[in-house]
Amino acid sequence: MVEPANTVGIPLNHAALLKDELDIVIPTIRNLDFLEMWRPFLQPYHLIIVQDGDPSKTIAVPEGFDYELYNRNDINRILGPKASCISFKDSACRCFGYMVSKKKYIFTIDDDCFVAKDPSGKAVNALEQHIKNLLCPSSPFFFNTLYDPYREGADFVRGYPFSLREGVSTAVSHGLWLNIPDYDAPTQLVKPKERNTRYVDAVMTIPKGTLFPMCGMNLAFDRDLIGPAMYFGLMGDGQPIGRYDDMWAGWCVKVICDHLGLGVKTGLPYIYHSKASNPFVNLKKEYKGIFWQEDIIPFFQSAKLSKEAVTVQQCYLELSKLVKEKLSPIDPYFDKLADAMVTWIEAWDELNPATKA
Ligand SMILES: O=c1ccn([C@@H]2O[C@H](COP(=O)(O)OP(=O)(O)O[C@H]3O[C@@H](CO)[C@H](O)[C@H]3O)[C@@H](O)[C@H]2O)c(=O)[nH]1
Ligand SMILES: [Mn+2]
Repeated sequence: MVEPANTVGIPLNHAALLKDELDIVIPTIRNLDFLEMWRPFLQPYHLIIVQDGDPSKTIAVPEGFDYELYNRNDINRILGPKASCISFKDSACRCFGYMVSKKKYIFTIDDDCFVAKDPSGKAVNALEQHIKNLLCPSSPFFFNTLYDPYREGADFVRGYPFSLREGVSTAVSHGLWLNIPDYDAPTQLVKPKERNTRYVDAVMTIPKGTLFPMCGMNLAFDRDLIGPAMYFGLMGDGQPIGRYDDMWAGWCVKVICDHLGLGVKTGLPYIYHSKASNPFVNLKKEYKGIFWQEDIIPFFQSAKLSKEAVTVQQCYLELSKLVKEKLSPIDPYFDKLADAMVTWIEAWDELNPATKA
């Protein structure tokens, strides 16, 4: 049986790493009591809360946290017609927080994710581990069998080319989950009682040319390196699909990271995921995605970006053209999604002029 950590009595982390260079983005339709458990690790940081659903509902934020909160009215006011690219009634709305942030790093976490315990029983400061992952190089061009070579007590193994040991900048740190794993609805239905109790003490770079299913529950990234590609695709209200927002972003991000020579890591840190969302509701949301992805994955595996695409925005706009050309025949949704990808970049550049290509 795996349990969340007890963080009562852990002193506030006054020496919080990257305190003024990192925002924490939380999508929510609930209250934010979960922050009480994270207080020692997260209170020093600025929060960007993206309130989904009914904007007239008041979201209570625990005392002592420094935050900005955006509801749907705010999103519409700030983006005007471009707000159409931000999902409504889906956790995908969180990407609005990435866009309005002015910081170099983002950590995004769901409001049903708590502090996990490592095998020694120690509370896991997930944000600290994400920061370590992001500040350390990645090794996407050759797999190190002893996992993260830059970690204390590890290194590159024999046969690892010295020419590749400098590594590349890390754009994404993808954390994992104890207790409720991020399973799709069919798996949830078949294994309703399965809990993840396995704490694997490893961080790995996902090799170049390999895609992965990115989960938005416990995720951090370098906004300067890859922010414009972190569009959590059109989901939720009015859309034929849900729960593929983070997946879509992950596939776009990985293709662009591979093209630009950036690294994506997965593994530590773990969080404790407490709530299983309803598998029947999830099945309805995921249904089309489950068979569309059999075409979507080969599309991303074969997607080629031009050598003229040297910024994330340029890569992303090339990808949106490919989506329109190659995926729209599957369903008109992809035509709409390709357009939304362009709107996202326009909105991003409007709010972040300095990063314009
Ligand atoms: O309409 C909504 C529903 C939820 N939220 C907020 O989003 C996160 C996740 O919600 P929840 O924990 O209920 O759902 P999960 O199935 O566990 O979410 C994970 O699965 C994927 C869904 O796409 C994704 O990787 C994870 O988010 C919570 O903070 C809710 O408050 C919302 O904003 N709008
Ligand atoms: Mn959840």
